Amino acid sequence: MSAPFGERLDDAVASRGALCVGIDPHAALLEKWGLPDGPDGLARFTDAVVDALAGSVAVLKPQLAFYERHGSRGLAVLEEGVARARAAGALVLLDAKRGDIGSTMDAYADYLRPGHPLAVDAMTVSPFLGPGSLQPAVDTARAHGGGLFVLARTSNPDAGTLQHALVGERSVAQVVVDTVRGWNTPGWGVGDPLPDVADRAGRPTGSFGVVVGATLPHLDVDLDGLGGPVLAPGLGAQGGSVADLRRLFGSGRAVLPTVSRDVLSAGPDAAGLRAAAERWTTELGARPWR
Ligand SMILES: O=c1ccn([C@@H]2O[C@H](COP(=O)(O)O)[C@@H](O)[C@H]2O)c(=O)[nH]1
Repeated sequence: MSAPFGERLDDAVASRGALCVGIDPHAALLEKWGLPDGPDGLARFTDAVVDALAGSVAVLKPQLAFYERHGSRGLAVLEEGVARARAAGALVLLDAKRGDIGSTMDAYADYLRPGHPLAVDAMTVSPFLGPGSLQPAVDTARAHGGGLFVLARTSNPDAGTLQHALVGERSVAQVVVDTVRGWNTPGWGVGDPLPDVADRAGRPTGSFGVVVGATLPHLDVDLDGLGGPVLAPGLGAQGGSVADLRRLFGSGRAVLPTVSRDVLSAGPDAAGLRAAAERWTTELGARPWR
């Protein structure tokens, strides 16, 4: 079994910096790169991003939707790109946003099994069916050293409509964060009292993280004691900046900023892609990982 995802993420960030670059081959980007909007264009786009960045960026995050829209040939492109990215040393976080009843969730979690044709290091999941429905994915992640990022406070403008709704005294987003905090605590089960925040001191980053947008006007969930990483999308094209990360998350939290279009629009030239990613890494570099 691989080392736990959280530990592998700590190592990747220590050697490469805390940046995740999203691979989002939008039709408009393919056109901008002079590529056809089909599997061949998709393959050339993916190859270019992987070749330019997989040797230097800590995490690559392919967006599954942009591969699924090309059918089985699109998925074949993704499988090859993911394998090459991992071989070059990048961790791969599949942005799949899956969530279903437990028995089906178990099948989605197969992306975290090493023998899967699209085996990845971590994936995004949606808690809409209840955090407990994600338990099979937690079990698979634990068994194979994989990671999960659960949608908690997403970066889209109307996300609060559901995520601020109250469940008892806590918001839906807070229930998600607290559940993930429990997953990062060995032996904790849904319904058990929350672990003591102080219990985290000195431990490596946990393998279970949350998604919290860099676009929020203010941080309206309590991330103390989460124990795992925070994936922060919304930078660049959605308006978020490094200053927003500082404002929202301060320092001392394992925040993994993720950028897609702002880096990808610097392609197809490899030097352009690298320079765009390096600009973000440098700007983010001043922020301690934990
Ligand atoms: O709250 C969320 C969760 C996921 N995303 C995904 O991240 C990228 C963002 O792309 P940009 O081009 O950097 O805006 C995209 O794949 C989203 O599906 C998010 O934006 N917000």
